Amino acid sequence: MATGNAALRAFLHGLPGVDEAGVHARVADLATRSVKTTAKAHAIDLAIRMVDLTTLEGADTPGKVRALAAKALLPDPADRGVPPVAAVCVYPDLVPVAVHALRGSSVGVASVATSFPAGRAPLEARLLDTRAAVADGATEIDMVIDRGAFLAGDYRKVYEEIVAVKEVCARPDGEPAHLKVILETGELAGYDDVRRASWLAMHAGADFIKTSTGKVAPAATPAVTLVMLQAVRDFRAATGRQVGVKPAGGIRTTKDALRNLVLVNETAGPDWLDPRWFRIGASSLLNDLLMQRAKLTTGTYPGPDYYSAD
Ligand SMILES: O=C[C@H](O)COP(=O)(O)O
Repeated sequence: MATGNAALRAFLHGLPGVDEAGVHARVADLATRSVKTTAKAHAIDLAIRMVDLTTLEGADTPGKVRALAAKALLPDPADRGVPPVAAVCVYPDLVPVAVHALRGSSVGVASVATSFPAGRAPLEARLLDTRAAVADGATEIDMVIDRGAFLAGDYRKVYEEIVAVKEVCARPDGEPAHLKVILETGELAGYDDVRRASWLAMHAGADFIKTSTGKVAPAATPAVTLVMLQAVRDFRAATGRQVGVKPAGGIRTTKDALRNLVLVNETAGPDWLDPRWFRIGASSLLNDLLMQRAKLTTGTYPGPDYYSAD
């Protein structure tokens, strides 16, 4: 497709508008669906396998990342039937620690490169940030878009930045790091913008579109996730390419996680019910998933101090 600003604007503003009342009604309807017993046990394990176990604090230390990696690999040391999570997600300087701790495992290392969370740095600095994380072994890059440029209508700038970051995700000697593009939907101007930003990111090469940094509220609301799931469904129908979705920020309970799985199934469809296509970015969801899993297995909740802090 043409990538001049006028062409991008014409394309993005030509997308059908989001029916806001319809989205809210659909979300409310899907929230009433309950997932029972066997299906629930399966859904909890699937949700665990979809977690990007995240720590993104200024106070993060190598020790904290090592503990998180241990938890990612073996979420419940007393129950080896619990699957590992999808990835740990850390700041770029802690990528080497996570890579070392997770070497040889199925758990990926995601890093929020590109001057997370605001992205307010020159492109060259954002690319350096990304190159370093990729060189240190990150398997996934979670980049933020320049929301200022997007809101000012400079779609070409956003498009070209995503293309440039995707280029530096490549590795001459192996698999490229997967690129998740964070839209920071809480800073966009409504659902039409969420749809436009989703399409812009996908056309520019995003492997995943991600709702939020977790630093801005509102973050991963069910309505925003629904609009993004519609976008990936429609993008695949139009182009044949499947793109993943990652809600992140504020997802803390098993109920929230299972609600997301229902949204995926009923909106994008079962093809997305897989950690390759759907992730949940969360710093404190895993313990609740483990508690609910233990309750299903043993009939009782473990004590509040049973699990280590996420
Ligand atoms: O990408 C993940 C988010 O930063 C996690 O947000 P959370 O701390 O609200 O779970």
